[in-house]
Amino acid sequence: MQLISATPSPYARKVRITLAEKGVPFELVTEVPWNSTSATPKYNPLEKLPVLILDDGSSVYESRFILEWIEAKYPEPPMLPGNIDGKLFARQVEVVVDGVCDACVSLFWERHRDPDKQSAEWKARQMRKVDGGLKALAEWVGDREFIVEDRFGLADVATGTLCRYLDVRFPEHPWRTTHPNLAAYSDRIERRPSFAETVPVPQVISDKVV
Ligand SMILES: N[C@@H](CCC(=O)N[C@@H](CS(=O)(=O)O)C(=O)NCC(=O)O)C(=O)O
Repeated sequence: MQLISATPSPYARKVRITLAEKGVPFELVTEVPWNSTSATPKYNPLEKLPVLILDDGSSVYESRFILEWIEAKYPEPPMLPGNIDGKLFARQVEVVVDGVCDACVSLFWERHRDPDKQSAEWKARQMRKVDGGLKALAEWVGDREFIVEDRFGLADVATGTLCRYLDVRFPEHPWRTTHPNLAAYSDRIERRPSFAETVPVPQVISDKVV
């Protein structure tokens, strides 16, 4: 099995961490999805990574669905609690995390436009989503070790991934000051081997994207 990933990708890191936590072997294929040389469009009509390429050549894409697929195929150890409300809450946390990441991606590209072509309204709208999402996550984390029923799982994979992504993509964002409990949570969870071996780093994007 191969995973198409990118070095800063929070969505791909969720998958890398989950596969590591479950001890599922895979080959990591690191790409820049915005470069014309990317193989991603061959495996995902939406042209986005992460993409899981199975041994029969078929592909699984969209990180939330990839994680659902992995949970179904490799149930041990579970990344979700046994009860339905706990499962649904964990998935709601992932929805907020992915939404903050989507807003970060949108903001990142808006900032890549010529300054006179950047929309202040659009950037403010995206930053509101980032700040609103972080506020919700900080409240859910509180002073807990793990978010859902005090056991490591999907909600922690997602939330931990987002925190480190912010450090890489928006180092100037004051989330660590605004939410010191989230910063402490992030520093703790980054000590897990599955996190320590998947730390995000920036990438060089050679093509013109916007
Ligand atoms: N909803 C998707 C988002 C994935 C996504 O936006 N991936 C980016 C790369 S990264 O932002 O994660 O580094 C991508 O492939 N973008 C290429 C494109 O949007 O055409 C998921 O959860 O998998």
